[in-house]
Amino acid sequence: MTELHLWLRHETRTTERRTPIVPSDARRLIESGVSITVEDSPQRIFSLEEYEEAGCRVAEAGSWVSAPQHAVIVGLKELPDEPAELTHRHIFFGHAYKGQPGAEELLRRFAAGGGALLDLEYLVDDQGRRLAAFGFWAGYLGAALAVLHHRGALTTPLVPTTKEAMEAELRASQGDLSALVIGALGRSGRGARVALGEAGVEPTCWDLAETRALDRPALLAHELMVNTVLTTSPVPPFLTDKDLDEPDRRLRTISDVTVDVGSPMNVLPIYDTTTEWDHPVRRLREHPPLDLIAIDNLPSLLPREASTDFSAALLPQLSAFETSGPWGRCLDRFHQACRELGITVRELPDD
Ligand SMILES: NC(=O)c1ccc[n+]([C@@H]2O[C@H](COP(=O)([O-])OP(=O)(O)OC[C@H]3O[C@@H](n4cnc5c(N)ncnc54)[C@H](O)[C@@H]3O)[C@@H](O)[C@H]2O)c1
Repeated sequence: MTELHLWLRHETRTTERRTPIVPSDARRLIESGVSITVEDSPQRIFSLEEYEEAGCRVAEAGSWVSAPQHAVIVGLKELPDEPAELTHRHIFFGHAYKGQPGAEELLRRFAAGGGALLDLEYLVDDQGRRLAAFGFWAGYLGAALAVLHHRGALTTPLVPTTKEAMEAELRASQGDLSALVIGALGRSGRGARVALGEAGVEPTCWDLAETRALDRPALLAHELMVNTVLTTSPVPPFLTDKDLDEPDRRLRTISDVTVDVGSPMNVLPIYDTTTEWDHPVRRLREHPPLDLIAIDNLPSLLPREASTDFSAALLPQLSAFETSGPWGRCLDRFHQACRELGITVRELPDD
């Protein structure tokens, strides 16, 4: 078995400042015998020098394409369009198993090169629970932006910030507010409750039990709603266009952290495009007003905190990188997705 060589790549998405491995965890991995190469990346929230000091080798941005064959390439978001053939094992969020745009092309690139996708979304324990996720910070930010907007205190365009700065803004914002978090028992739901707490708001919390027989008038009686549910099978929508036209509606601000736009699982089919950092809020109704926040890369707004927590969760998995257990399940999921599309994959040679 060859020594594990992780290759932390530069992210091509310019707003992506997060990293799945922070320098202090890189040091721990190196101390346990893993070798790590880190690509230079101007926007990454941690400097290249911090990785060098931790004992990492450094390389140019994008040089993973010629990394040694056994290196495992680690990133978060999409790969660049080239090369056409992917020859390595890649750990990142591929978004390629639910028929997303570009999914089949990506899987075909892996099949053509003999590489494999080890998708972080499918890195789960034997109960199927995600082992590393950004949910907490997504919920925190989704609720924070909503409460700031609702109180007229949101500064746009949004830019990456720190927890301390966000906390100070939340504490300084004023105004009574009735808020509802749906999916409150999950990771994002917990983050949303923490942010609302910092803003002095005690929300109503709903999860599966409370939505089974949905009390829509009660939902519409809250001024602010944060949706953080994760559904794996379709459920009746929490709101439809008709509900938004309800004249007695008190609801004024919705933050949809789940952002399942276009999916059959969407519990908020009341809009069809996400909102962005430049224009985070979209008005859905004028009388009475109703505003929507639906940003799909919320944790990137707190890149240091989000990276640090994610990396801490990923570290034990990387220390135990192997072809069984969670990584074996990731590989099986990749093979299954390829099979479903009729794509033939070559098995990787054993180390
Ligand atoms: N917008 C972003 O930037 C961003 C970032 C990360 C995650 N997310 C998304 O946030 C969502 C939540 O992620 P998570 O990590 O918190 O998931 P999670 O599994 O930890 O929590 C989801 C919660 O939703 C609850 N739930 C499921 N169906 C429900 C229903 N019908 N009614 C009420 N509650 C229900 C579950 O019981 C659970 O408590 C996911 O869809 C995820 O993709 C968004």
